[in-house]
Amino acid sequence: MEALVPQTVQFTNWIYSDKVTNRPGRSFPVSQTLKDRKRFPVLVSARFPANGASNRRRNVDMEVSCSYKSVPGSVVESGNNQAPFDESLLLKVKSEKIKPYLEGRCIYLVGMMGSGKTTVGKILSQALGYSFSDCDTLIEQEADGISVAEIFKLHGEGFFRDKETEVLRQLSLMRCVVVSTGGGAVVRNINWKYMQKGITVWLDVPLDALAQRISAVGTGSRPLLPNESGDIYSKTFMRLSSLFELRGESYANANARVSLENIAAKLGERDVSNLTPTVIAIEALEQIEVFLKEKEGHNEL
Ligand SMILES: Nc1ncnc2c1ncn2[C@@H]1O[C@H](COP(=O)(O)OP(=O)(O)O)[C@@H](O)[C@H]1O
Ligand SMILES: O=C(O)C1=C[C@@H](OP(=O)(O)O)[C@@H](O)[C@H](O)C1
Repeated sequence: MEALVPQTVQFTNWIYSDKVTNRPGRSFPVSQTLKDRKRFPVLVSARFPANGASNRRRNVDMEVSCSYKSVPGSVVESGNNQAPFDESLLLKVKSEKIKPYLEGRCIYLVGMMGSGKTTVGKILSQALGYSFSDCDTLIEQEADGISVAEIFKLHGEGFFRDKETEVLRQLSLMRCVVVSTGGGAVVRNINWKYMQKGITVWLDVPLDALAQRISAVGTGSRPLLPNESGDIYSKTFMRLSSLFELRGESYANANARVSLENIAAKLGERDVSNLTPTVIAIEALEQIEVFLKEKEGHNEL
C-alpha cells in the first residue's frame, strides 16, 4: 500500500573515514578525531514525500548526522543538523532490524571465562526485549544455592557438567532468552545440540584481556583457575591459555563470531579494553545479521 502522508525513515550505517572528503556541498565536515577512526556509525534520515506529490518521481531528502559523545567537541554535521548519536541508539536500531528474523529463538553466548557473556548478554536482552539467563546461576539454584566453586569442591566437575547439560536442555525449550553459558559449555556435543536450537554467538576475546579482567575481580568464583597468592595475572593467563588450547576449535562452531580484535581494528582502537560492552553488543547483532543473511538467506536484511 502506498504512503499517503510524508514518511521519515531513520537508519544507521557505517561510514569509512577514508571515504569522507571535505568537498563543499558533496559531504560534511568531519573532525580530525573522527577521521582518525577507521569507520564510524552515522544516522541517516530519509524523508519520503506523500504519494499525492505532483511529480511521480518523488525526491527523497536525505540527512546524515552523528556525533560521538566520547569524542568531545567533535560532531559530524549535515547542513545545520547535529543529531546526538550514541551507542545505545545504534544498538536499538540494530536490534529492531533483526528481531523479526530471530523468530523468538534464544541467543546463546559462548566464550572463555571473563569474555563478557553475562555483561554483553544483559545488554543484548534489554535491546531485544528478551529475558536473560545465566547458566551458572541456574545451576547454583538447582544445587540448593551452593556456588559453582562449592559444587566443584563437593561434587566434582562431572556433576557440574551434568547439571550444565540439564540446564541447557531446559533452556532449549524456551523462547526469547539471551543465555550466558559457562565457558566450558562448548565441551560436550550434547550441549551444542541444545544450543543450536537457538543462535550461538562466540565472544572471542584475547587471552591477555581475559586475564586482566579476571585478575581485577579475582579467581575465587572460578574453580578451574588458580586461586593461590602471587602473580595472579600470569597464573591466570597461563591457565586460560591451556584451557583455550583444548577448547578453541569448539568455540568456532558458533553460528556467529564476535572478535574484539576485529572490532578494535574497524574502529581504529589499539587496545580492546577500550571497547565498551555496548559496542560489543552492536557487533554481536551485526554478526547475527550476517548469519541470518548468509546462512538463512535473508538477503533483504
Ligand atoms: N567490554 C568490557 N570491557 C571491560 N571489562 C569488561 C567488558 N565486558 C566484561 N567486562 C568485565 O569482565 C569481567 C567478566 O565479565 P562477565 O560478563 O562476567 O564474563 P563471563 O560471563 O563471560 O564470565 C567482569 O568484571 C566484567 O565487568
Ligand atoms: O570455563 C569453564 O569451564 C567454566 C566457566 C565458568 O563460567 P564463566 O565462563 O561465566 O566464568 C563456570 O561455568 C565454571 O567455573 C566452569
